[in-house]
Amino acid sequence: MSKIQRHVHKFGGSSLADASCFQRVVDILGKYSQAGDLIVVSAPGKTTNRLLEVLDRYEPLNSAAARVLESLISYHHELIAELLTGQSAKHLSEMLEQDKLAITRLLTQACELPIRHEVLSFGERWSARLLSSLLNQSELASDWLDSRDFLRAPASAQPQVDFQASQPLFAQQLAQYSSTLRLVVTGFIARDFDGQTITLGRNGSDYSATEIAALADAVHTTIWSDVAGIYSADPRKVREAKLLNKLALTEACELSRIGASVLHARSLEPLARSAQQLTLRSSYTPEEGSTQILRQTQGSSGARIVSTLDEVCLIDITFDGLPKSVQSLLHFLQQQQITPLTWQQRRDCHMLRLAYTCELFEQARLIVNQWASAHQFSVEGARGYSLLALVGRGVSEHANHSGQFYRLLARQPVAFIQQGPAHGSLIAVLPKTTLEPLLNELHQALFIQPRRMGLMVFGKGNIGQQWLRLFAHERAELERRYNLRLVLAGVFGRDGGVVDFHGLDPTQVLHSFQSKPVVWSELLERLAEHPFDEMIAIDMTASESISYYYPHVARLGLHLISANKYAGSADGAFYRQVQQAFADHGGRWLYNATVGAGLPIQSSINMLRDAGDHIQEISGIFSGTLSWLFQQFDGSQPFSQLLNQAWQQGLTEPDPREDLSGQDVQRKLLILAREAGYALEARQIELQSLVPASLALLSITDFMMHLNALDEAMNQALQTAQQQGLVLRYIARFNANGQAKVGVEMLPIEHPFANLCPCDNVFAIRSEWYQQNPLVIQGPGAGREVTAGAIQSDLVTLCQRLT
Ligand SMILES: NC(=O)C1=CN([C@@H]2O[C@H](COP(=O)(O)OP(=O)(O)OC[C@H]3O[C@@H](n4cnc5c(N)ncnc54)[C@H](O)[C@@H]3O)[C@@H](O)[C@H]2O)C=CC1
Ligand SMILES: N[C@@H](CC=O)C(=O)O
Repeated sequence: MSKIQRHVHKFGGSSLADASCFQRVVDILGKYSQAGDLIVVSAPGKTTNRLLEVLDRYEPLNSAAARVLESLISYHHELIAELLTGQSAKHLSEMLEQDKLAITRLLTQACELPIRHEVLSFGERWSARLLSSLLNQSELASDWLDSRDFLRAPASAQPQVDFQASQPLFAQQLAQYSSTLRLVVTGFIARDFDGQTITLGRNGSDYSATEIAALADAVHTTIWSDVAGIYSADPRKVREAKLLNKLALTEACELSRIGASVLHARSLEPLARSAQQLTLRSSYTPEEGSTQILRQTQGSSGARIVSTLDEVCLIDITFDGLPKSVQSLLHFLQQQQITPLTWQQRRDCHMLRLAYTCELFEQARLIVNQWASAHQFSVEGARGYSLLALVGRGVSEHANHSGQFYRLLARQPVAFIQQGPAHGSLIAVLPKTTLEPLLNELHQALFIQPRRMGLMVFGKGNIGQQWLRLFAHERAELERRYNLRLVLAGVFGRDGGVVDFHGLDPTQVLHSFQSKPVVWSELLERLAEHPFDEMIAIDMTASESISYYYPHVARLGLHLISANKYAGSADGAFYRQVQQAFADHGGRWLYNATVGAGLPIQSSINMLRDAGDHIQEISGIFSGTLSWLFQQFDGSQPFSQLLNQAWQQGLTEPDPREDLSGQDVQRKLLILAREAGYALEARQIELQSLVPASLALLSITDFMMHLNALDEAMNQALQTAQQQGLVLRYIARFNANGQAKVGVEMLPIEHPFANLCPCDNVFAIRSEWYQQNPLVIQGPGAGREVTAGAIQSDLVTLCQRLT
């Protein structure tokens, strides 16, 4: 039996702040989750703060706490009323009233720590209960689980989950639920070994999500919040800050270690000891991009992020000259979980300087003082410093990036500059100053440099060759427009190909082709180690077997552009697997060229849907080859001769029987129906083939030699149509009731589908907004130029999105 590929989704309070947020979360789960996934939730909105307020204000005979509690309970009643209907609304409201009574009872002991945690735990329970009911109401079967039933941790300010103790409990709990459910789990809360409720401390919800993912052996965790991910600098301070699609785990750890608030070090810790991938994404703008935290390193080394802290404090310790003491102090601080942001040992004056956030300063000073007085060293602490850091794999060894950093700081009164561990950061501590101008200057110098994009091309036939010509012509303009370097890193045909990460010349590559057979495992291994900021594969083959590698390509973090229609029209399960794999790994899959070549058909459907329209019917002529053939076929030339000409012009598929059998049109109809939001399968499309049985199994060469076997049936069909004053056209139709067919129809000559230029495609889209008068898109739908143009247009889209 295959193991469930479980995903964990975590939603924080800001993603669950009101009814529309909850609804948005359900929409996200409808789109991005599957049965069996775990959904970890925080308390809605500011619920935890309000519960703390209730606890802090509680005094017997004082009504302030009661008023805060009353307004909090009303807010939750309103959420229930706005979101749920019928029995489930009634049931949840009743439970909420019972909880109110329970909290009121608990408040009489509000000063006891376990009771405080018990009261706080209601927020997450309300959230899980409500989201689970809402999912059920939206036909996404669900239940909810209280994480206190399995998470065990010793009580402390920042409790660390005991994996060994929690795992069997978790397995027992999970076994009670069907894998067809989406299970909503409370974040942030656990029990200690006496069975008392505890909370997991600062950033405890994100931490519980990655910890639960480790317990569930999940393949992926997505933390949904109100930001799209990690940026090259704080976007509130640097307007040009760019969202990083990928970040190595080591880089993320270093970033959080030096105090960046975007991701806490605790949440990353379970990643290092489990198989899960982590993605950060915005629940408000999920399509805007995401940051994927990669366990393995990828791309070139150097700076990725410029980070600042406005308020930093220093503790200076003067030693008696023994470096051994420094190591023993640092070790001691690590044991006390009070490791400094950075430190510098000044051998000239026997001084050690430790930098801390102001939050930790007093605690650190106390601990350092205790240690120092035992050794009779003197300690001084001072506030009034700031921190500027560069984070990125190998950044302190990167001549250009570290050079820029030191050059910028040469003009500043710096307290000290220090390298972070494993060359992963460069950190400067400065007397407190306004950091924004420095931050912007450094960001500009480092990141406004061109990004390097590698391109790996599959297919060097009609479309591939034409695209290489177009790419050679357009490359400089594209590089200039988006501040990029586009490197053609490989070209493959059926017989093999070449890879060169230094770059191939698109005008020469096909002449100097030293082809070597493709060994896919080797190629994928090589691609995993590419040196580019982003890598894009372009599939211009008609190979079904290549399409099977798409999920793997996605897992490598590559982006993909396809003219190949196989994956888009594969069975629904595989199609969704490919979509999911790209979504999970922060990649983009564009396949504009698969239908209508360069016509803006998919983008129009997507624009309508994004704006709130519903597509109800799509019909038209979707094959350039069949359009050309039936427009020309008037009896003056045999059908077979015309087919031969279409093949010579590069209109047909590599095997023209793909066109004549209607399968190519069937694939396009399937791709469009899915794009329009319908889960259609090929077997649901009625298909009329024009290929006689006698030609079906021949090799392409033999088929092309026996084309005249097509003529008799085609002549007869033409005569029948002409006798009724009608013309023949090969039409595709699909509607919202799931009726779908492709085949020859006899149409009056005045019909809009009857009078096209040869080779034109026409797409008529009926929707809620385009009812009486459909939206019509018409123009050349096959051929080398327009199809290569469609690939180039997808490449431009990717360049726009990735820079
Ligand atoms: N011709 C047209 O107007 C349009 C074509 N398309 C699609 O574009 C793709 C390419 O079409 P054409 O260039 O006309 O075909 P083609 O037959 O001229 O070229 C296909 C290329 O793919 C290569 N190839 C096949 N299997 C391979 C494999 N396993 N590994 C690596 N390379 C492999 C072949 O060696 C050849 O270089 C097809 O999927 C087609 O459906 C899409 C829209 C319009
Ligand atoms: N053979 C196809 C090519 C484009 O997809 C057609 O004729 O439309």
